[in-house]
Amino acid sequence: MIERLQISNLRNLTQVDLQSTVCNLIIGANGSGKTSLLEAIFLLSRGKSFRHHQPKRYIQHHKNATTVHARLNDASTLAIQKQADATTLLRLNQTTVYNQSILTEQLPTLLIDPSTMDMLEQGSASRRQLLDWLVFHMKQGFHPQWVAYQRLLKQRNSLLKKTQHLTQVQLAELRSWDKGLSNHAALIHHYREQVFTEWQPYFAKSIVQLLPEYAEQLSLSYSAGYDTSVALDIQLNERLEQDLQLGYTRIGNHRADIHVYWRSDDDKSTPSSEYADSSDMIKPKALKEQAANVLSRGEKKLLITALRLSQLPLLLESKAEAMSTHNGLSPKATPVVLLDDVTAELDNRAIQILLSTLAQLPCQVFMSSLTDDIVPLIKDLWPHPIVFHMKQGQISSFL
Ligand SMILES: Nc1ncnc2c1ncn2[C@@H]1O[C@H](COP(=O)(O)OP(=O)(O)OP(=O)(O)O)[C@@H](O)[C@H]1O
Repeated sequence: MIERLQISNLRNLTQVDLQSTVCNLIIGANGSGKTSLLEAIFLLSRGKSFRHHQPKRYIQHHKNATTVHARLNDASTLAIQKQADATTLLRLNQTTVYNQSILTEQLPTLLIDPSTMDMLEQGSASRRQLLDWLVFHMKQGFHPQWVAYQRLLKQRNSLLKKTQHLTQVQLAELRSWDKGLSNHAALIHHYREQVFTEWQPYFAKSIVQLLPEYAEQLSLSYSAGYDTSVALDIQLNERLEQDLQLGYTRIGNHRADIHVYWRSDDDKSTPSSEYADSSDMIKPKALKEQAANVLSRGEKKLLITALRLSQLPLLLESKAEAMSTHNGLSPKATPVVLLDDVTAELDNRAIQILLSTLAQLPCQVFMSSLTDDIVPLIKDLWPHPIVFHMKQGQISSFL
């Protein structure tokens, strides 16, 4: 858990130094800097912003770098400095580290912000990231496989982009990359599928809490991005002509996805096994509708919140298990939930459900709000919350 947070030169936050607790509410007007504070925590954990890829967009105007520093409750310290040319400096306990994943493991952050509200309708990347966040934290072997897969995929795509007619040498090279891709793909899929299977009942439970009236209708499915019954390199070979025409690789783990399906009353008689095939790329027969096409915006926010929050108890249980078996996970790291504009799109009942669900989870929360309407509720749900007021990048706290 973050006990002290220091931020310098991130957007309008010139210097912020705050003591935080389990539940932290940041109240402020539009443009006061609330989201920037959440962005700083996310940057420290993930090495990137959730708003812009280019550091010069979030580094304060006329400054060369932004720095975020946190002290956790176990006295460990984490720091990141991003420079305008995208150079990144990372430190763990005052020692330079060269891999962002080291900080990510120490400080798992989970973001729920208005921009993620469209994740059900948009391309698959953000939904895949949602699953991969969990896989990363639960399966130690996943990240190296994913990095190696991405590297090979990049090489393959740049060759496909360069030419539509491969020489013998290029073809041989491509085949050896495909072999490598295939090996990594099998493991990545294996980890994802295992974690997905474990996640499903937690999601169902979360839906019962957050959208009880739809508990019967909503279900989650995972598609691997390719036909997992055949080795990926064989399929890549079969599709090589098409990939050469397109200039990129169309199938593989980078096309994996998760979907939330809506089952109408007519489909209720369908046994669950018919739609729970996690490796099937084809939309299950009984589940004709994407949930996003049916739900209102407020309901979608609750659904996305359910997707994210349902990951926390599973992660914490897997860490508790890791502690007993010492399999290398960071059992001390408390997940941090970042909730931007918490009340947006939600009525009072939904806010009550969301916050009471959150209060039951063993995580640290930073949430932002335009008004102080939710302060009484927050004080009811958490023992000692801190309410911060943000004004033009200056923060003050009220216990
Ligand atoms: N690179 C930058 N340097 C300095 N200020 C910036 C930079 N980028 C954005 N800003 C300003 O920082 C301020 C903080 O924005 P932020 O999005 O954090 O506000 P907010 O409190 O979350 O607002 P809202 O409630 O409208 O979402 C804005 O006024 C914005 O114009």
